[in-house]
Amino acid sequence: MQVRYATAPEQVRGMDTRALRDRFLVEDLFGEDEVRLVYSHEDRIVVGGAAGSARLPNPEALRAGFFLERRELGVVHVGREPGTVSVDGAAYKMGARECLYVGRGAREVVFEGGPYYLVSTPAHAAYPTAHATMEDAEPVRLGGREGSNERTIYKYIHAQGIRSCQLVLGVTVLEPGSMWNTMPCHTHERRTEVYFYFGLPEGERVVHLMGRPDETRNLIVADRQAVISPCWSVHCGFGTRSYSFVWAMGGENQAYDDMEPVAITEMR
Ligand SMILES: O=C[C@H](O)[C@@H](O)CC(=O)C(=O)O
Ligand SMILES: [Zn+2]
Repeated sequence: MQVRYATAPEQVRGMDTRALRDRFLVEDLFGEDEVRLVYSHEDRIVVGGAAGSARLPNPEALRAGFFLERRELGVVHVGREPGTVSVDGAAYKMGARECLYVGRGAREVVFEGGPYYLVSTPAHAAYPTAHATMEDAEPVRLGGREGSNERTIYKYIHAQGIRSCQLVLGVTVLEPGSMWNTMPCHTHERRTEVYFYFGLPEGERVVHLMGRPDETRNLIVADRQAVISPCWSVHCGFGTRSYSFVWAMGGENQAYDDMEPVAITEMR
């Protein structure tokens, strides 16, 4: 498991492209029959990728008896063919873009198929493991053609959906011909957020904007890559084709609407 320390906004000023990418972009999450993990000290969020037949490991850096001893986990199927995720022997069939929440205390998580994107946050209590389809997520349509941002937000793990300690997670799917996500954008001082882009055709890219609203930087992101957004950073972007992304947050509260909106006219 790779470990990344947290970043103060002033540090971004002096970073070149390589430094920005090393700090905020997560590039190689998927191997064959393995789970890869990146631990961020931003709200201690762990992101990962599982592909093929693999089991959730217990990295030494967690100093835990098992991975979910003090943590909870969100899993999203980011491939096409159905697969299975088993939690302590109970098998959950996972279709494309479906979600599984695994509560604190589960000892064995086994992945078959996928690929699956993983997000984990520290947990103080055990909430029940739960599976959700896209219909279960009560889709919300946002944006419009005139803004090239027609999209549907599927909220999976949140205060009114699958319950958790601090993890809030969903999937946003852009309509063909729509390019912009999260515009107008925002920050949320009480939470870190990670975007994981998927469903972007080969050879296409997402231009992801990050940084303080009046001091932005960009990251050129490929399919199946993630961007870590500290609480002070905007997180939005546009693709050269339409795409989907998993958004996941951890931190002080679970209030999805607790955000500071940023008008494009204020951005620099
Ligand atoms: O804090 C919330 C997150 O940034 C996302 O839910 C935004 C998003 O999916 C979108 O506007 O498309
Ligand atoms: Zn956000």
